[in-house]
Amino acid sequence: MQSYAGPEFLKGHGTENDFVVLPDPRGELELTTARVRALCDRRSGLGADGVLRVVPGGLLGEELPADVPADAWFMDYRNADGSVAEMCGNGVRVFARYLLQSGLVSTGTVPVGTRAGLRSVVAGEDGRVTVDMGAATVLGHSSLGIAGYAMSALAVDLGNPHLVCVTTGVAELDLSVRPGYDPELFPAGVNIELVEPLDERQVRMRVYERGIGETRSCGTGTVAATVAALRAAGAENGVRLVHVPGGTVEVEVTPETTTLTGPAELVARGRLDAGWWGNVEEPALVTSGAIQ
Ligand SMILES: N[C@@H](CCC[C@H](N)C(=O)O)C(=O)O
Repeated sequence: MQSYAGPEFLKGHGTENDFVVLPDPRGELELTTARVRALCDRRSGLGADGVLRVVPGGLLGEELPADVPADAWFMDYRNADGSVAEMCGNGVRVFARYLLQSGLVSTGTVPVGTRAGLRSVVAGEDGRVTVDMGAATVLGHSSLGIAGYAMSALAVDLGNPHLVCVTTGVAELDLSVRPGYDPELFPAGVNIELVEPLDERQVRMRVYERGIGETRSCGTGTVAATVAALRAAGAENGVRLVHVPGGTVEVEVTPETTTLTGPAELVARGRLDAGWWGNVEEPALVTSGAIQ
């Protein structure tokens, strides 16, 4: 028998980078890899690029980054494959939208704890949500392999790792398979952005996200792409409108920090079926060497 008395969920997105939000005010949810994969499955689950568990920072104990106060809400972010990531620029804006709409915080600047540290989020009256993403760290040049070609790319850290290639013909490039990168530089994987300057104010971007595949937007990726596009134009600071398949965001890079502004929406709220949630199983371990 179905029993829709399982955990509460919400579904939301920022420029079609979509998330299942799981409120967990008492830190009781066991968010296994299998459960994240099941939730994110677009045929047998709710479908999403990632999961945002909403948990009080104080319940994280020693895992709470030093600059995150215990009374802040913490975004426990997971990619669709179940892997943990440090930061999600679209996710943190959807997360703040949830905190505001549910009355867990009052209007104004919303502090959100992430594995990359504290982020401040502000919801504007125009429906757009801005997050202060902190300073971007340029790690240097590397290369990526796409369609049999090696292309120069800039490694940029936004709390999570990015490799950005500034190029032309971005709409035509094949992102159905992960572009190659130097695994020694990125032992934990990397998000890969292809960015094409359109004029002095605008760029087009596509992204292949670590732990997901090609998505319709990536907030941290748009900031990394702006940093790389600015450098390609001989600048270190400035503003760019970043057009992604799922919409448009605005990114500003200053000497001190970076900001990301764009839409963030919640579209549904409900409860998971308790039996379905309880019966999600971990995949069987492969013990023979037959399957790679
Ligand atoms: N879509 C997110 C980034 C999510 C994490 C990323 N896939 C990673 O593994 O680092 C964003 O909006 O920034």
